[in-house]
Amino acid sequence: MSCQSPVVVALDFPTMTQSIEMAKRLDPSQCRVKVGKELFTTAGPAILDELHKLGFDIFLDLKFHDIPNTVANAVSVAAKAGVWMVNVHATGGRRMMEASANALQQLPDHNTLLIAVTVLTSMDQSDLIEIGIDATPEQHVKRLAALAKSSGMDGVVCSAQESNMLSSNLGKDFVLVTPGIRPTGSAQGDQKRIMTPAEAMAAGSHYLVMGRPITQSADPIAVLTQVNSDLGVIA
Ligand SMILES: O=c1ccn([C@@H]2O[C@H](COP(=O)(O)O)[C@@H](O)[C@H]2O)c(=O)[nH]1
Repeated sequence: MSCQSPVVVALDFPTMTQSIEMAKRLDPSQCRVKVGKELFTTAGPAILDELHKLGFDIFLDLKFHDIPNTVANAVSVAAKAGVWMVNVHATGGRRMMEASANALQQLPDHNTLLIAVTVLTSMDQSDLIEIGIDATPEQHVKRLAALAKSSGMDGVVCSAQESNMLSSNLGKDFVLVTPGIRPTGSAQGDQKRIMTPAEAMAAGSHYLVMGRPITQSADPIAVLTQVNSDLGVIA
């Protein structure tokens, strides 16, 4: 089913049952879904089959970060499972990203997007300083995104605060996946580099990852419908 919306709903739940209950309330023409570490750890690959049966495009957000051979093989397994998007950490370096991109090229007819995480949206400058990075988040994202592009990635995970800069530097086709999306008035939680859905799209984001503002709301469908409506996505 083709999805017109840029919204990717993060199904961050502790059980398969809860995530499937939420997915059944969602419509695959109105959003994609993201399976992250919590859900995948509890449910395993079976969750991918269940969400595919419901018609969803799946972003498998496991942020692989290991030696090139290990990550390339994991990316290959994810693509064979039919996920729409999978990601690795850009800080794994060029050889790890190139090995992953090459592994996908070996697969006949694969169309999985391969994305690299730059700087987590939960981090700000003080967090970077503590891990020995003497750069602003924007400077570090810029460097990692350029490395990701030249290593064969289809795009990056970044904050929407960096989307405008990356779109100008790396081109509008380089896919920008942006978590840390907060509609006006919603709780920031542990996110540091945030933007509203409309601001993020105006800045050049391609996909907006939204978890708690939708899944922890009293009326998740109303929130998603409002975001899509504000973005001009026709139901
Ligand atoms: O830099 C990153 C990379 C991934 N995430 C993931 O996105 C969602 C965001 O959930 P919210 O509840 O909307 O904060 C979550 O699954 C993270 O693991 C991210 O936030 N930042």
